Amino acid sequence: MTAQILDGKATAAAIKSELAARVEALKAKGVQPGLGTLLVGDDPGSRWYVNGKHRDCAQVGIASIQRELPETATQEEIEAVVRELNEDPACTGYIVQLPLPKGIDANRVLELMDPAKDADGLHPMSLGRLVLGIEGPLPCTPYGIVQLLRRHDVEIKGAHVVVVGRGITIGRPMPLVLTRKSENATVTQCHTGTKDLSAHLRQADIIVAAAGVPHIIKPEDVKPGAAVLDVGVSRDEQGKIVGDVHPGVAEVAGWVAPNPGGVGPMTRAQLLVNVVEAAERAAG
Ligand SMILES: Nc1nc2c(c(=O)[nH]1)N[C@@H](CN(C=O)c1ccc(C(=O)N[C@@H](CCC(=O)O)C(=O)O)cc1)CN2
Repeated sequence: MTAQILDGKATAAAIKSELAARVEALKAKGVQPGLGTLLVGDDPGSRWYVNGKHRDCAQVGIASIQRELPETATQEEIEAVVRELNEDPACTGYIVQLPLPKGIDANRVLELMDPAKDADGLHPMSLGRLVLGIEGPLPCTPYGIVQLLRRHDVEIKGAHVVVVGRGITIGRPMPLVLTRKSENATVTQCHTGTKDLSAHLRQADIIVAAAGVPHIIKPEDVKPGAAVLDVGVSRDEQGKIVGDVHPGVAEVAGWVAPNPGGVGPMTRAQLLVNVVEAAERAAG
């Protein structure tokens, strides 16, 4: 078997063209959505992601507000920019690019954000809303994954999903999204403390691999026909991305989200969805 591709680039392009029409409708009502980003430090990967977010904004007609601080920025300096973005009327939603430099309390920074401007769905209030089933912004990568599966007609309802990883942006919120009534999946969450990871993986209809461990998902771990989404980002000596999923998995799986070209572009598209939905809510 050679797996079909869950094409994140094409799906994100379709979502962006739908959003461009919604942004036009907002502008006709006098509402201009604006995405703010705060990048702290010089990590080239983070800079690439943030620049990509602003390129996306330009494509769909969302205004951009770009704020940057050096690697040496203090907690107080970062919090001062967060307060400014909270107050800036041109900024209808924003993100603080993660990870923040060592020594910075990222949770304190996230808590300081105005929850009404949380474009990432990672503010404690947004995550609490998700737990309670109240409408609000959804974490970008988990909901991007749901959209990618839906738009390729991969059945989520009743599926057994194994999530590998428990990080803040993917692993931790992923089960919260998948177990909502609208998705109705059954989820097993695995992490570094899991005994016999392979035994869990072999039960999965869908695997979300977000461990950040190169090629941790091997062909023999995958049930034939399963959907496997590679979200892990490690880099080789040349700086090339190495995902969590071994290339041989494509011979066993029914569906594969490649890395790059799978979930990454969907994360960016979902961020724009959150910005547009927040502006639509504000416009009534
Ligand atoms: N505040 C946040 N920080 C981080 C998040 C997040 O959702 N919010 N997620 C990741 C990084 N990220 C978005 O910020 C992100 C990661 C990957 C991509 C992407 O399009 N990747 C490309 C490949 C890029 C490359 O070659 O390096 C792909 O998969 O095709 C977009 C966004 C951590 N921080």
